[in-house]
Amino acid sequence: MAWQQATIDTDSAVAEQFADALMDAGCLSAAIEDALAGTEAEQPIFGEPGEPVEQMWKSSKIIALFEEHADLALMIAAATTATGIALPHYTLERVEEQDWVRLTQSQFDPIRISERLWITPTWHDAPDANAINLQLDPGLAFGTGSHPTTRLCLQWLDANIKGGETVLDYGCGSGILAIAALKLGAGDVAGVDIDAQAVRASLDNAAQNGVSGIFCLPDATPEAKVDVVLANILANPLRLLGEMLASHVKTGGKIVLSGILQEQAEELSAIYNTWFEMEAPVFDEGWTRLTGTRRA
Ligand SMILES: C[S@@+](CC[C@H](N)C(=O)[O-])C[C@H]1O[C@@H](n2cnc3c(N)ncnc32)[C@H](O)[C@@H]1O
Repeated sequence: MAWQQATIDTDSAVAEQFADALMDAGCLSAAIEDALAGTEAEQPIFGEPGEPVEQMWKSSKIIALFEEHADLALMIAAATTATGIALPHYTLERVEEQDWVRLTQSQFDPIRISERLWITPTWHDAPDANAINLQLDPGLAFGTGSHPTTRLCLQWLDANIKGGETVLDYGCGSGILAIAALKLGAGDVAGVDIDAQAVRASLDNAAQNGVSGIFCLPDATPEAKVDVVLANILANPLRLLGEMLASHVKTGGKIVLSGILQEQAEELSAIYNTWFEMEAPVFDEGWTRLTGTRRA
């Protein structure tokens, strides 16, 4: 089996309307992408809850998939008639049937976090059998280790968990940070997420890695104060959660925050300075890690 794939140049302002019209005309899928993706001019768009954000790329393309023998020119023409948009420039290619599972898996290689810590998908052999290997597959919950915000937290854990620390991972996603803390030798560890699917994924991933912690929804967050609170969420929730997160950290304990854009670092650091002696921010690909020590 094979398909026809059209890459259609569009004006960003009408891309969604045109993609919808293509679907109405009978194409199998239509995805809008940044026309400049993979170039220096690629334009990342970060959605932040509660913050106005430009949701459009400067230039867009539509990747549309059609059945092998579909009359694609007719369908594109139908979409132009339905929308009143002039016939756009497009290129065509044939997409052959593939082993999609294998293809997807091939895009996820083991990730080296540090000298001794690796994140490895379950279908890969660990590159270094003597390292601390966290086995994790991409799933519905955020956190595979490939994103800079996660990596910044993992690097902090690797450098700072000495053994026995109590840890709260607030916004645990896949559970990657909590599980890494456990594998690095932390004592009691809890992970909390507002998404029940993330809580389930964390429990499964912990079992896969032979470690156990508490994973729960926010209303079941353990009350005990801990040595380390990690929160890789986003700037807006972090603004709102400061007092609650601070209440879970022992005097002299640490807060580790991520999910903050570089330009938001100063403001977030000032907020958390209310409860913590804040350190200089650490940046990775436009994202920030903030850490601080809880005052009495
Ligand atoms: C960026 S992911 C981080 C996942 C993982 N900790 C990591 O570092 O890769 C953020 C997670 O925080 C959760 N989250 C967002 N707002 C939250 C809130 N107010 N309380 C608890 N969890 C929240 C989301 O559901 C998501 O799983």
